[in-house]
Amino acid sequence: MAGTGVFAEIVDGEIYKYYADGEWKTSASGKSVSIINPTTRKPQYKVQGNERWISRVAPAAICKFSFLIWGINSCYLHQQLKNTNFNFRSDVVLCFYFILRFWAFVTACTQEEVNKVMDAAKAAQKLWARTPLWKRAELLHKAAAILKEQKAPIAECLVKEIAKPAKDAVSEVVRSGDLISYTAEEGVRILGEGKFLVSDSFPGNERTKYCLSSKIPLGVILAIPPFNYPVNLAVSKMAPALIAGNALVLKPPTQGAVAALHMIHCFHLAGFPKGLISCVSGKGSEIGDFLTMHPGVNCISFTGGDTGIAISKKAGMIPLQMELGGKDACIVLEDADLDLVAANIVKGGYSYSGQRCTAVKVVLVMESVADAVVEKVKAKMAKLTVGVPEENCDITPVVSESSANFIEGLVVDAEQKGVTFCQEYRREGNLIWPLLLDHVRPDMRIAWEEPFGPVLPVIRINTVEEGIHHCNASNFGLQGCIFTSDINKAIMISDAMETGSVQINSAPARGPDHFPFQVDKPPLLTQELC
Ligand SMILES: NC(=O)C1=CN([C@@H]2O[C@H](COP(=O)(O)OP(=O)(O)OC[C@H]3O[C@@H](n4cnc5c(N)ncnc54)[C@H](OP(=O)(O)O)[C@@H]3O)[C@@H](O)[C@H]2O)C=CC1
Ligand SMILES: O=C(O)[C@H](O)COP(=O)(O)O
Repeated sequence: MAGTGVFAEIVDGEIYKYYADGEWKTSASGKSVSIINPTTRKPQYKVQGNERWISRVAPAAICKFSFLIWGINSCYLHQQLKNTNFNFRSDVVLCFYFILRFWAFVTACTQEEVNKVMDAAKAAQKLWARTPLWKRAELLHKAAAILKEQKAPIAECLVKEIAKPAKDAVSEVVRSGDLISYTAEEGVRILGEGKFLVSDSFPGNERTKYCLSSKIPLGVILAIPPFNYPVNLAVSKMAPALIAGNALVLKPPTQGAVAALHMIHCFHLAGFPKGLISCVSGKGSEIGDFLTMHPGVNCISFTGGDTGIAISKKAGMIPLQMELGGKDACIVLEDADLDLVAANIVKGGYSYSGQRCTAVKVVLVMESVADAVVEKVKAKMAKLTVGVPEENCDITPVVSESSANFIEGLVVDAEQKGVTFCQEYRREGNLIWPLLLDHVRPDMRIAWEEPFGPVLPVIRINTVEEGIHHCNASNFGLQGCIFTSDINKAIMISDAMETGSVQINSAPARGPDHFPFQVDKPPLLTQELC
């Protein structure tokens, strides 16, 4: 169970601690952040952080105070009923217990604590860079094994924090362990090699100079993953950074922070040196700038939405790795296998309720087969189960109320502009039933914006060029897919699509995780055909 057994030390009362200098610590500052369960829409966990105290603490204080009064009353009544004496001492103890618990959750991380984390990371990195490569790999393999062993409690957090269906939550953890091991193995090979250059290979030079080059670490890497893969997209930054001899500071997403803290504990248990890995929780909107502009950071690896654009503008002269949003287009030609198309649109568009950067986010289908595709997709959508993540439903609540409101805004805009609803729009709390919108036009927001939810637009096209044009006119350049039985056409169209990678006759996806996942728009485009 989360926060128990080997994980007991990462939690203090009801607040998850932060990780610094090889220890789990309670912050001195007096603030915390609540993690809201997307399904119940009630606080599920608390992590060290910096939420404005009045909004959370005041209601919680009222609650706890009422509970305290209720506790004292019940004891008193119980004593009365039993006709024994009122036990004043035990009630005072009870009273102090609740008061102490109340104060315990108003602690938080400070900028000073972040500074200490950065100093410790810098010092630890110097030693780590001199630790033999094979030893670094050994520790990563150990962390991977522990992570996989602990998949159940970590998956439980993913279910409660981000409403990931239980089975997918377990896969995320296992896949993360495999990725750590794979990275360790590859790291040993890649980092074990260097280059030897001779001067006479460049015009005008004699063979009088030699150059030896090898890869060296950058220093302290700040890793910021998004909510939808808080474990997997954290380790995909951590493992390469660590094997290459860097220190790592993780800022987990607020929703997903508890899962990430459990994951970090697996690295702690593996025995990584003190200070090398740290995890600073807190709301990005509040501690984000301090972290990303910190002079101790030598590189930022970020995955998320437009926040990445703001970070790029604020960060100093350091390398940035930015994986941002997507509007992954699915182009369907007349000669495609329409059953395969429908199966992939449903899998690609609706798994984890569309909350994947690689989800199919716009279908561009040739008019001549559009009716048939829409009918087949509708038939498959009718079989999707809608409900709670604990029951492994296909469609679960989206991560937050604001996310559900945003998705609804896109639906309302399309409705006002005359879109065709293939199903009735239905929402309960954060749960949105899967929806296909047909006859979407370019003036509708849903044609361009990323819902990150179970709503998929269909744009009917008359020429392939129209489809390619829509795909390339998007601000996003993540993935795309093309369905046709003509492989030559598929390759030509893939080549014309300005996306990081293109799948042929298959829904977009990042995995297998050792495949390239390049996300730049031109002129930095490197296209991978998968
Ligand atoms: N290209 C890719 O590989 C992927 C892209 N994504 C994209 O991510 C988005 C959804 O994820 P979501 O978590 O909502 O994305 P956000 O951009 O909202 O947040 C991403 C991370 O940034 C943090 N953050 C927020 N504000 C700041 C700040 N000022 N400085 C530093 N960090 C900050 C967040 O913390 P906090 O939670 O505390 O706000 C979170 O950890 C979608 O657009 C999706 O397409 C998702 C997965 C993969
Ligand atoms: O964060 C995301 O959405 C992922 O990078 C996509 O991964 P997936 O294709 O394996 O779901």
